[in-house]
Amino acid sequence: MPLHAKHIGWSRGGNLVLDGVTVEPAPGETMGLLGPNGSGKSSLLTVLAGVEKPDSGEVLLDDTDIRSLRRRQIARRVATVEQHADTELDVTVTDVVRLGRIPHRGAFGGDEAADTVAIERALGHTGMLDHRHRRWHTLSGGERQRVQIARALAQEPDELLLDEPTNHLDISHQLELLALVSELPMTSYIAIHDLNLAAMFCDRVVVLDRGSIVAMGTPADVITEELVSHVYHVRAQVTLEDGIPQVSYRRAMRVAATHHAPLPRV
Ligand SMILES: Nc1ncnc2c1ncn2[C@@H]1O[C@H](COP(=O)(O)OP(=O)(O)OP(=O)(O)O)[C@@H](O)[C@H]1O
Repeated sequence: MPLHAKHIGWSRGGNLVLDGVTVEPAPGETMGLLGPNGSGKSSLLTVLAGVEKPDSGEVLLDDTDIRSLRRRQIARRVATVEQHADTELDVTVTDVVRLGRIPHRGAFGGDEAADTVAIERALGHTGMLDHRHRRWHTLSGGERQRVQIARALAQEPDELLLDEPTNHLDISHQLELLALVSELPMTSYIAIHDLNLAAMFCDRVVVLDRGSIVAMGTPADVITEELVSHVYHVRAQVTLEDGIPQVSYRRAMRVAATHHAPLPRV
């Protein structure tokens, strides 16, 4: 069973940030995390990564509560790409991607040949091979994002946690990256704002609203005009193209937040 969350409750600053959240992807599934700003997507990813401990419920990896696993055991299986990864150090692209190999090092060092293969493959997957000697601080925002994804792939995880991985990328690289993630054999959780991209590349999506799951299922089942109106308070037209929902937003037609009662949680 892949990394999954059961009945997670988590409070911060007196607010219930995650309220009874259960997410159970199938092996290899690409699971989109949707929802407005502040709905709990990043919080769920940090709890899934074992960085934050839930107040209630549990995160399970191979049916083991990750609280009982050591950091290195988790890092060999789970790779995370955060929204704003940065470094002040004067390092090259390859140096950053090599960080992904740290969990695989034993007390007597690592396997140099395996490290090189994993690093090259990750740079190739993200189109960064030609940039491998470039210094981190000379890269554009989108190039940095691709390097962070290469670092996560070099970790050779079974589970990938991505927090808005496409927010700095041009449309061509957004499509390329999401196609790559959806085709990789690992189970992926992707927090993403773009409903059309989520519809194209996620096997299933979870919609969070104020810390609770209000919808979960295939994009075609979940991404509907009613959902966009209820959760985002925006009018949109949703059509199905080859079974994939396509959302067109209506300009200046914001639905009053009071117009609808909140969706019940699922
Ligand atoms: N450490 C914290 N202390 C206080 N509040 C927190 C903390 N971490 C998260 N929150 C609050 O929890 C809520 C969920 O935040 P989170 O970052 O998970 O949302 P999100 O869905 O990822 O939002 P966005 O789309 O803006 O990235 C927000 O209201 C946020 O202010």
